[in-house]
Amino acid sequence: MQIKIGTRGSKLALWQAYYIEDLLQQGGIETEIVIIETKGDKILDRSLSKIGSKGVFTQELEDQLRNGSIDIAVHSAKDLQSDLDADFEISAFTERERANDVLVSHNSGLSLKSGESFVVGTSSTRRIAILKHFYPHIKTVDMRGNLQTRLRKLEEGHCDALLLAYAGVHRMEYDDKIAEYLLLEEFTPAVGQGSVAVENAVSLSEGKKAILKNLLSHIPTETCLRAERAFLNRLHGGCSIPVFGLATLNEDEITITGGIISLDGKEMIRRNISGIATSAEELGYALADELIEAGADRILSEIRSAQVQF
Ligand SMILES: NCc1[nH]cc(CCC(=O)O)c1CC(=O)O
Repeated sequence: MQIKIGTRGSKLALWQAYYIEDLLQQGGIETEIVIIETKGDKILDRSLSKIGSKGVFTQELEDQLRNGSIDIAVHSAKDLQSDLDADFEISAFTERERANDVLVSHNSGLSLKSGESFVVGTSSTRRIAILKHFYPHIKTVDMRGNLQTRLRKLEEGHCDALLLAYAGVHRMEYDDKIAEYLLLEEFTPAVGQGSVAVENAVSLSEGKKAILKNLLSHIPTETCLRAERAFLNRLHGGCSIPVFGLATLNEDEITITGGIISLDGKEMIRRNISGIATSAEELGYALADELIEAGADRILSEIRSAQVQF
């Protein structure tokens, strides 16, 4: 039996695809990697919130899942929208890497806490808003492109530091450039950050689906991500909306922290919910309902109307 793995072509995407390939091969499965370019890879001169976030990194992969030219598509879990079309499903989430964001710089002494003003490159609305909220003295510049491009721009002096997910920095072996590890309580990550998601068409053979579950799925991570994704789904948050969420497991108990922040960083609503892990998704929905009750809907519509004007 052979599994065809579809992936984007960036170095981080390829790292993820090789990681999946390794896990499958260790289980005795033959693999082939197929590189597919997406709209998000092609359009680099506009920020994601301006392209329209839905499926920019996934559409072309899903087209090939649909026509059967690949068996699975490998994604960073946080780039995979929470409302998949009915003919797709996620068969596995791999074990989550540390979910934190980090500050990356050539100047290892740089720190957000120092009170010193400097320029951070990021185009994540979540990171920009959180910076404005906790560290208003920090300036930001828009910074898109893959990790290598961003690091090159850092080197060229477009900014003093980058704000990135630890997982990607570590996977690309840039750990020595990490100046500061940021707190989960401040920089609560995007839903799914740090895990790799394996997507397939519902029509894939039952035999292949069983292999994917057995060889690729990390059950505790999967439980957490199902909770986070339910939360995101109820809020209708895509990757250009500053919604954050992180679930953790303690034996049978799951705790989800989630929130939303206005684009200017002034208003932040965050809540926690805990309960039995078997109700992970229900808890995710309940947490979203609590946020909506507390005013998240108004912040979301303000964000949406601001983004439409681009
Ligand atoms: N939005 C881009 C993206 N998608 C996944 C990662 C790397 C970390 C991960 O897999 O969660 C990154 C870069 C970043 O946010 O720094």
